[in-house]
Amino acid sequence: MTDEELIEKAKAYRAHSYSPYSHFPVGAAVLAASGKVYGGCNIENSSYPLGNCAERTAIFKAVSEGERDFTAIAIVADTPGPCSPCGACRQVMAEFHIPKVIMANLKGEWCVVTMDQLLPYAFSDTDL
Ligand SMILES: O=c1ccn([C@H]2C[C@H](O)[C@@H](CO)O2)c(=O)[nH]1
Ligand SMILES: [Zn+2]
Repeated sequence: MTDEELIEKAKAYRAHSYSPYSHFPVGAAVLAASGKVYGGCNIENSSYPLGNCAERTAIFKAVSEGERDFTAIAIVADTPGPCSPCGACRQVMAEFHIPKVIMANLKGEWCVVTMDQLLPYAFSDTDL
């Protein structure tokens, strides 16, 4: 699976976004070491804080299917530059040591960053 293919998967999941409040659809796709891809979208709620981001939807779907090892995650939204994940999603990505984060937008711009770049000095199980 190439980076571009994972971005395309994320785009397809973005179409399922439930975002009537922000009108900001986001899609994500996480590639597991098993080779399977799990996608997600943001899912909002009239009680705003209950909304879930696309990245966490995808990761939680994968983990609930028994996946623990991941190769990469792609995120896509209609942003001016590549879509950057929020802090909560960065912490969840760090928990599962997702090594490669592909940030993309609908204009075809994308870039790859590491977890260390996204969340330096992350809190982790080694701090407990
Ligand atoms: O990386 C991001 C950034 C934002 N959102 C969602 C949360 C909310 O539903 C909407 C606006 O912030 O976009 C994501 O899913 N992922
Ligand atoms: Zn998030």
